Amino acid sequence: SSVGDCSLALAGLRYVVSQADPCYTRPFFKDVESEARENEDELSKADSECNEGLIFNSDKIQPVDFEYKEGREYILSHFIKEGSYGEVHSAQDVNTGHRFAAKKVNYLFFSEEVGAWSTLRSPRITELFGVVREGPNVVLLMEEKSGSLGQLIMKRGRLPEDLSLHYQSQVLAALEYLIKKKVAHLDIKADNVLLSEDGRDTFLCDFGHAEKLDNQGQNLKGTETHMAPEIVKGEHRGAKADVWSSCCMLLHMLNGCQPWTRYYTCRLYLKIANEPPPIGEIPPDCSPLTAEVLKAGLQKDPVKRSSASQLKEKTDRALKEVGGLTSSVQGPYTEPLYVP
Ligand SMILES: Oc1ccc(F)cc1Nc1nc(-c2ccncc2)cs1
Repeated sequence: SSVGDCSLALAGLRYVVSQADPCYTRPFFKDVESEARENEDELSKADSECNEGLIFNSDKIQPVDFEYKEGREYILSHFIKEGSYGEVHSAQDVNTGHRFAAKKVNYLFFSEEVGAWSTLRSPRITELFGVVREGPNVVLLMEEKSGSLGQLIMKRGRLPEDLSLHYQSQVLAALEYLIKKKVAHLDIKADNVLLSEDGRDTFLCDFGHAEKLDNQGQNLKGTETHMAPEIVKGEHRGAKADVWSSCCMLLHMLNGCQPWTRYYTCRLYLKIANEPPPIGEIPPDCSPLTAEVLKAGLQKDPVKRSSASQLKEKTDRALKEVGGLTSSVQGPYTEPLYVP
């Protein structure tokens, strides 16, 4: 179908594009993208009434007369944060009243995120409600959560060891699931781990840097301080990179600051590639098994590095050794070991 005359009947998962067979998810989006690349001008005058999209969870997000537009079927409210490739706002569906988070990205940057995320169903991963095109942009709609682990660390400085291990274990459970689904997240960090109201459950979000593991992308993605050596060296990327990043996140929780930042202000790629792993940043007051978790997850050679499952077992043992989760989520501010 040509970009110009796309008219989509949004009915749950199915929609029909003019001149095309009842369509599928990815190839259709691919067509739009590749066609857009060919005739940029066609897209640049992107007819604003073009509002095709895909709704995965229609009891929360309800198109009206096959359309779902900002300011009509849903209202944007406050800005939440800068997500990958776009701003995240809180939003509300006018008909259902359901609140959700909405990230507006340029159409060139959405298909990997939707492709990787839309196949995922896990209690440890935020649900993607749908994706809707609005002119030259695409809006990703996700269930909203009360806040992120990044915000909790900002508020509390260092987190208690038991709470840090509890969160680490849940993120590793998410990684175990991602490996089964052959998806690498590639931007594991506290800002992309959302918390339940009571702060006891975590939900991984933002698959803007995610990749299907069968095609090994080479371009560098993710947040520098959490990048695994093989990623900065552009080597074969895979699930083990997420394990490394989860241990950088564990250091962030335990120390109240991200690894490497206390020693380096320059671009970290070379440091991460050439320096030993940041096991010198393991806090002296943590239990031996917690140190074990970090040493096993911060092996520079991905082959030697623990898998998510192996590291989850070690994390659960460390949590047991410190007496299980007894700390409350909200608590006193503890000065970070190093204030960047
Ligand atoms: O990749 C996305 C696709 C759709 C979205 F709506 C959001 C994101 N990305 C992020 N959302 C958040 C966040 C959301 C809600 N509350 C606190 C933080 C942090 S990163």
